[in-house]
Amino acid sequence: MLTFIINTSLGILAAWAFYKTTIVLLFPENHAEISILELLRLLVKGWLASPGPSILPLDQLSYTLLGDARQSGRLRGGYFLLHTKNGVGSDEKGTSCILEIQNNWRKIDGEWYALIKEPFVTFQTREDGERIVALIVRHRSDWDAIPSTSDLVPEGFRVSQGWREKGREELKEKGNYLYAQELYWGAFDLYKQALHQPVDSVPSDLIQRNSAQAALKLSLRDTAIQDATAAMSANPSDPKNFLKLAECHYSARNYVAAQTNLQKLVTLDPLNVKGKLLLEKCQQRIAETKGQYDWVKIRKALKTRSNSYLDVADYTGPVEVKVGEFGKGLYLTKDVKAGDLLLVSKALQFIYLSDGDLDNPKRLMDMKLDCILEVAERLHNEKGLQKGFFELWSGKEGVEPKNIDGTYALDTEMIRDIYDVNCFTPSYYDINTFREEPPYGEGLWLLPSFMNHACWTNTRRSFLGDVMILRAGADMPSGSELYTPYVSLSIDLLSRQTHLKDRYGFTCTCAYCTIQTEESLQVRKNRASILETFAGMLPSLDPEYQQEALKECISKIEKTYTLPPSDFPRLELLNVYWMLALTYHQHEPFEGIAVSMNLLSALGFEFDDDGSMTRVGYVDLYAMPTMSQLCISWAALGQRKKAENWGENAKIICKIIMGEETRFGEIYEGWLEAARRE
Ligand SMILES: C[S@@+](CC[C@H](N)C(=O)[O-])C[C@H]1O[C@@H](n2cnc3c(N)ncnc32)[C@H](O)[C@@H]1O
Repeated sequence: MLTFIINTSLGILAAWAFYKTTIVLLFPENHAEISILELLRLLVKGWLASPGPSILPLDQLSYTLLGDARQSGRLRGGYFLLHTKNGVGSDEKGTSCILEIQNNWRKIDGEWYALIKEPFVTFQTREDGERIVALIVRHRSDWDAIPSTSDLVPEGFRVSQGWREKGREELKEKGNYLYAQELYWGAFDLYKQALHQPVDSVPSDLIQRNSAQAALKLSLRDTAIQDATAAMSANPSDPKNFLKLAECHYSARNYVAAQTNLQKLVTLDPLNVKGKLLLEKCQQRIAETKGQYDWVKIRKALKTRSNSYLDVADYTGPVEVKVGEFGKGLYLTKDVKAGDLLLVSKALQFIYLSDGDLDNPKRLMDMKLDCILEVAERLHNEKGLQKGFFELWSGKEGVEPKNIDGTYALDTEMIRDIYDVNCFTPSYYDINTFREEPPYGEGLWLLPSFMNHACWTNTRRSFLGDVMILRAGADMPSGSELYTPYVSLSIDLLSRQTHLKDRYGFTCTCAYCTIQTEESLQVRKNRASILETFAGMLPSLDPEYQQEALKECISKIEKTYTLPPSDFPRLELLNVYWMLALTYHQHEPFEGIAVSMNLLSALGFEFDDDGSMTRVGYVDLYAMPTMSQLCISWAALGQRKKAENWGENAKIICKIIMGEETRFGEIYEGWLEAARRE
C-alpha cells in the first residue's frame, strides 16, 4: 500500500496540495471577498503556473505594494511585506488580499508580518476596476514570518500597529501571557518588541531568554540559539542564561556545545539540579556519538512501538560517502565483522502510522505529505541541515538546488522528489513471534539514504522507534560498498525488478538477481510447481506422513539448484526446513538439530563441530529462531558448550536483525538457567 502511495503521480500531489491549502474566504472588514468557485479557479490557475521558488537574493528584489502589482501571474523581481491575520494580508497602505500559503504544515497563530517573495498574484475584475485578490506562495523559502521589529518592516507600518506605545514590562508580561496560552509566535514577537524599548527595570537577558524559549517551542532552533547566546553575552553571571543556551544547543543536537555551557553553569551554580540532569544526558549523547549506546535504557524509553521519538544521538561508524558505479554510495573505511555497528541515525523526519491508517489511502497520503512538509519546515528552521539534505539530490534534468542569502531555495517539488527516492518504511522485528511486523511509519534518514540497492545485501537496517540502526550483515574488507534492499528479496524476481525500475529507474544487477536471471525459466517454474504441489497436499496428510513429504519436497527442490548455497541461498526452502525441524525438535532432538543445521547450511552459514559460526550466510529472519532452537536443544541435552556457542551465534544474528541483542540476551540467559536446573 505504501509503495503505491509513494509512486504518487503529479495528479495526486496536486490533489493533495489542494487539500492541504488553508482557504480563508470572507473577511469583509479587509475587503477580500471572493466566491469559492472563483478562488478554486484562481488556485488551479496558480497551480498550473507551477512557479519554482524565488532564487534572487532579497537585496535584488524590490519592495512592492499590493496596489502596484499590475498583472496576474508570477510577480517577478519583487517582494511584499504584509501584516497578516486569519489568512488575510494588508500592506502599509491598508490594501488587503488573501494570502494563500500552500504547503504549509504549521499554522502561525495570531497576527504576524509576512515577507512574501515573488508570489503568484491573481486579480479579479470587478465593477470598481481590477484589483489583487490573492497572493499564492508554494515554496517554504518564499515566505517567512518576521518579527514586527524587523528592519524590513517600514517604520510607519510598525507604528500603525501600536507596538511602540508600550513599555518593556507590559510587553514582556503580555508575551508571558501568550506563551502560557501556547500562542508562541505572538509571545516571541512581543519579546522582540520589548527588546526594542528603552532599558528599564526588566533586564535584556531575561527577555532574550524568554524569546529563546518561545523560539524553541516554534522549533526555530537557529533563532533560539541566537537569542540564548545574546542573553548569555548580556549577562554571563546568571546561571539561567547558560542553562537556556545549553537547552537550545541540546535541542539542535549540538551536544558538545550544550555540554560546554552546562559545565560553566555547574561552576556558577553547583547545586543546579536541572543543569546537572541535562549534563548527564549530554554526556550520554556524546558517548553515543562514539557508538556507545545503552540499549536497555533506549528500549525502556520506547513507550510503544507506535509513538516514540527517541532522544538518541547519531553515530557514524567506519563509513564514508563516495562516488562509485551507481552515483554516490556508502563505503567502508575499515574491515568489519558481521554484526558490527555501522550507523545509528535518527530520522530527520518520521511519521508513525496506526493500524487503521494502513487501510486508508487518503490518510496514508496525508501523512506522507505531512512528513514532506515537516522536512521543508525543518530545513527552513535549521539551516545546518540543508547541505546534507540537498546532497541527496541526484541532479535530475540538470536542475540543481540553489543557495541564496545563505539559505537553500526550498522548492517543494524538489523536496518531494528527494523524499520519494530516499524515504524508508521501517518494520519492527518481534522477538516473541520471530516475525517482522508491518511498517509502522515512514520517514527520512540522511546518511543511510546514500546506500545503493542490492537485493542480496551486505548490511541490515533495523529500527527502534524513529532511530535506524545499520549493522554489517557479513565480514567485509575496508573499501566495500554497503548496500541496503529497497525491496525485499522474498518478492519474486519480476516484481522486484519492476518495482525498482518504476520507482527508482534502474534494473538491479546484484548477485542474486544475476543468478536468478540466468536460471532458465523452466527451472524456476519447476521449483515453484514442486512447492505448490507439496503445499497443496500437506494439510490433508496424516502427521506421520508429513515428515516424509517434507523431506521429499526438500530433496526435489535441492536438485533444482546447481550453485552452492553460499552463492545462491535456498530461500524457497526455508519454510519447508522450518516445518520439518518443528516436527522433530520435541521428541527426536538429534534429528531436529540436523534439520536446523541443514536449514542454516541452505542459507550459506558454516559452523565448526562445537557450533561456532565460521561463515555468516544470508541473514534471513529464519536464522534467528533456528539458532535459538539449537541453543535450547543443546541446553536440554546438557551440552552446555554447544548451547553457549549457539546462543552466541543467535546473539550476532539478533544484533544484525534487531539492531541490538540485550532483549535476546535476557531470554537466552533464561534458557541456560533452565538447562542448568534440568
Ligand atoms: C537512495 S539513492 C542512493 C544514492 C544515489 N546513488 C545518489 O547518488 O544519490 C537511490 C538512487 O541510486 C541509484 N541506485 C541505487 N541502487 C542502484 C543499483 N543497484 N543500480 C543502479 N542504480 C542504483 C538509483 O538512481 C536510485 O534512484
